[in-house]
Amino acid sequence: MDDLILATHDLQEQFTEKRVLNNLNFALHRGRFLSIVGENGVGKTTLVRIILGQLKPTHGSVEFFPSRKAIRIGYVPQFRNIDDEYPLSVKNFVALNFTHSLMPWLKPQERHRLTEVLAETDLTKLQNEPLGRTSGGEKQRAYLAQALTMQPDLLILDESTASLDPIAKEQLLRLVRKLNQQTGVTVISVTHDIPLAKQFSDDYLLLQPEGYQFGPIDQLQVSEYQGGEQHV
Ligand SMILES: Nc1ncnc2c1ncn2[C@@H]1O[C@H](COP(=O)(O)OP(=O)(O)OP(=O)(O)O)[C@@H](O)[C@H]1O
Repeated sequence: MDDLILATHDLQEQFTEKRVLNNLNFALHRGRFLSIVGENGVGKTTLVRIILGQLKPTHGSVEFFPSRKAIRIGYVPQFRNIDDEYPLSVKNFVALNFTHSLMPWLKPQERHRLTEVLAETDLTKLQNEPLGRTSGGEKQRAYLAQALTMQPDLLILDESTASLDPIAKEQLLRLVRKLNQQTGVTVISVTHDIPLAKQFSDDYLLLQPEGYQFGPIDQLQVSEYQGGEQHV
């Protein structure tokens, strides 16, 4: 299909003690918002690492369209607590993703992009605040802004809302959904939060110990989800 961004072919990962992703086959269309769900240890982060090219599958492959080289991937990690005394301002932290990462040396187009992403992530007013003094939700928006600097075609969030309070969780996903709809960036979000996944995604991939389900999000039955640790 013309508008696919990636497809997996019989993907499998064999660790010493465990095999995950039993012959996983799914295809993701450009512009879609996919939530990957499933209980702890079922292989969600493993799949993300394979897509990012950090881990080689023991069997099968991931195909990118038109090619891996042509696709920019932005990655938003799981919430990490940043020390209160972390010295960089929000703006300087976001700018770390540019080649010339320190403010005085940013190229004009990088400065322009920085202003744009700060606005897109609602951080304009906070840009000169020390990142260490901002709230959890604001820090996570700064990670999102960093991932957006190079205008990714694919944005991957790996439990990016874990450890945020319910309001900040919803704000972050609402923002990502808005960017997804406005810019057409394809989104893969790993989450344990089924209600939020249902609220904001188009598709789901439910990984299970013995298999998987893939389809439109309205077909995800909450009863089929075997729990998984609920992060608050
Ligand atoms: N490098 C590795 N070597 C050996 N085992 C690994 C390695 N990476 C992951 N595993 C194991 O593979 C399984 C899947 O791990 P993964 O992190 O992908 O799960 P997950 O679905 O993301 O879990 P969670 O929801 O807890 O984050 C786990 O049992 C994990 O311990």
